[in-house]
Amino acid sequence: MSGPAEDADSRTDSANGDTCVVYGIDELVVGPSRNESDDTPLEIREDAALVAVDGEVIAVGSSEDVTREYPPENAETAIDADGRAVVPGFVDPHTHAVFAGDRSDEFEAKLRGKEYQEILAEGGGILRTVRAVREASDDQLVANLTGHLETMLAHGTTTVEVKSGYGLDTETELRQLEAIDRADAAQPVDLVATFMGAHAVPNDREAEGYVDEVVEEQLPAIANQGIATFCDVFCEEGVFDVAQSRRVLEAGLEHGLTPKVHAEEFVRLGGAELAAELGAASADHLLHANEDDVEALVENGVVPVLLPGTAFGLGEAYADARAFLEAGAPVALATDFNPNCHSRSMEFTQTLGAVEMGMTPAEALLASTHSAALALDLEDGTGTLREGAPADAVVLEAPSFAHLAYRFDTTAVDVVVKAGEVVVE
Ligand SMILES: N=CN[C@@H](CCC(=O)O)C(=O)O
Ligand SMILES: [Zn+2]
Repeated sequence: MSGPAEDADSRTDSANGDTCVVYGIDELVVGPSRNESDDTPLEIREDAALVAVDGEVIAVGSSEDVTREYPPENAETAIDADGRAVVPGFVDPHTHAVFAGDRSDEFEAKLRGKEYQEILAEGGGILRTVRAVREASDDQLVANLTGHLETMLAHGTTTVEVKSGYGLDTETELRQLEAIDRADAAQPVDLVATFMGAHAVPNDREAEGYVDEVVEEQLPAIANQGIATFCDVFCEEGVFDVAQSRRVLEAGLEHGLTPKVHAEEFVRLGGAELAAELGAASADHLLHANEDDVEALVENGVVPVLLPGTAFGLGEAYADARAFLEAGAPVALATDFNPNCHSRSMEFTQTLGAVEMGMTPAEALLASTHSAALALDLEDGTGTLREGAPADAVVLEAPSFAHLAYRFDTTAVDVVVKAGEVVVE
């Protein structure tokens, strides 16, 4: 058993703060494998238990040792996993979850053959959601986001990145970020905010002039507000070219915002190379990335965030996850939840990663936990269940993590623990 366990006496009583003990775990996924020679990317303990105090994992070990030292009956929270698997809470590192309105009719148009970019060029798509968000009240935005987070949590997601980008003016971008901040405080899922004023060019504007506004007006206001951690841009043909994307991201850096890039989604334009050049936290989508992009991202430590739900919903070819994995990249998966990709489930995302992108269930789980945390620069152990990590855990209603990718009906999640407290059961 590892952790601060020097004597054989029961420690639960003497521990400071609330104690949570999860025991009787047949298969505990602790985090990424620490041995390169392992034939699995995950470190797994069998017949295990874990203890958290004040929301932080303090011990992981055999169920017998842990329960002797930390008797479940003395703990504020005790969960008998009863032979089931326990995995780290999922991290969803790419969503556009704060929005209003309904675009289900666009889904039908796309099924009839209409292109995503055609809809955007006609003032629909992102621009339609922008109109709905500008009209929505602050409370409505918070309520919509909070509702989506409840669904995500029920599917095991305990940390979520949320982008602005449906405001496209200073006031509404600030309002979206404020809604993210309020929703963060109102419910258990931890949120990471990204400013994405460069998500689309507003109807009545030219890209160049709009980039001036993002750089000169929006970014200073967003930095002053202090909610966003990252600055993202849609680097895409017909949206923002590489030079415009560079201007936005460099200005973001000057304001202390770390870059992220929507790169190579519909065409290969150079967003991945830009992400590599600027040392972005992640480059996302990457459906059209080539070998040079893979190499550039790996060499510069940029996390590739792959979004199979988007390819699934649009009927597009998937990103080449295997090329990234074979190059040694810490591939992350995300839902990309937005009105064009209505999935809030990191479980279904793992299924798509396995079935459509050739990832093993273990690779898909790592991509949904520790690697996803890397895409958000979270270095406090988020996405693992090692000592010192946040005690964010999911008890499955199955004996193995393999059921996450394997099942695609409802959910394999039984109990969700966030910061050492049961939040879904
Ligand atoms: N591709 C750009 N942005 C989003 C879609 C947003 C929308 O269509 O509302 C994405 O990442 O998939
Ligand atoms: Zn996106």
